[in-house]
Amino acid sequence: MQSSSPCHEPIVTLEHISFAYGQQPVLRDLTFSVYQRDFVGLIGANGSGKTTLLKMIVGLLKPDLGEIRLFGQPIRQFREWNKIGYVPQRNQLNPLFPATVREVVLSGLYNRKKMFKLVTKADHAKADDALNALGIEDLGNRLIGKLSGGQQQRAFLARALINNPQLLILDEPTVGVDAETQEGFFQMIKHMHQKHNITFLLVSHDRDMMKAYLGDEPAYKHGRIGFHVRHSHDLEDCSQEDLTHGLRDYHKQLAESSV
Ligand SMILES: Nc1ncnc2c1ncn2[C@@H]1O[C@H](COP(=O)(O)OP(=O)(O)OP(=O)(O)O)[C@@H](O)[C@H]1O
Repeated sequence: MQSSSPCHEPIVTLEHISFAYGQQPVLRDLTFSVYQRDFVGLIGANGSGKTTLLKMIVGLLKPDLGEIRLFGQPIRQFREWNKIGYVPQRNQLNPLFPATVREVVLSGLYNRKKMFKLVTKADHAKADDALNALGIEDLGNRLIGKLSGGQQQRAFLARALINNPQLLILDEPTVGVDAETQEGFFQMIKHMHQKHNITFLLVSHDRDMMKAYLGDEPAYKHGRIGFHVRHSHDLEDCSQEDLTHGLRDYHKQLAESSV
């Protein structure tokens, strides 16, 4: 099924992963790989361990047993975190949270070592690109806590996109947003998958939307988690595109078609 062409390099490799919170086992001997240009959707009951798995992949939790490799490197040696965009599960954001959308998006540039640095003109240009890509350029100076759920989601996705990542990891990105916004959001990530070679790892409770794109049958099952997988075969070549610029064009087309 998965060939060894350069478009199909393993991006996330999980080998015999086990994890427990104290005495409570969550994952036991999980082995799975996400390949370049896969769209992997995790579907599973509440508490089945989906968020825990994503947190291990982004290094926030450590497996008790097993090995994780990112872009072919053991996670403990991996330093190229700008290749990965992560949008965690959304908690209720305090409406008084004192950051503007632009500041939130710019914070995506601060990597794990450099927590604070001066924001350059080039950084602002990248933030502009990310805001444009998500169609929220007009929200840059608004306080994030005062926006609707759907607008906040776009802002967090823009933050994840600012480094032009190759892998996007999204944990229930459409929770709390209305059906129409949810549909638009899903269309947008499908576009990123098909046209921009982005690899996705997504947790969503929207089974209908997930299965419509990824199929009913999981490619793999672990406990109560189903791994539904679709590979993007639309593009023949493996060239990388500049994601935020491509998406800006996508939003332009959308705007033009709705006039
Ligand atoms: N920090 C924690 N400490 C102890 N137990 C935890 C912690 N986080 C999660 N758990 C437990 O681990 C199990 C897996 O939780 P996890 O959040 O990974 O599930 P999930 O599949 O993402 O669930 P949901 O669909 O509800 O988001 C649950 O039983 C949960 O209660």
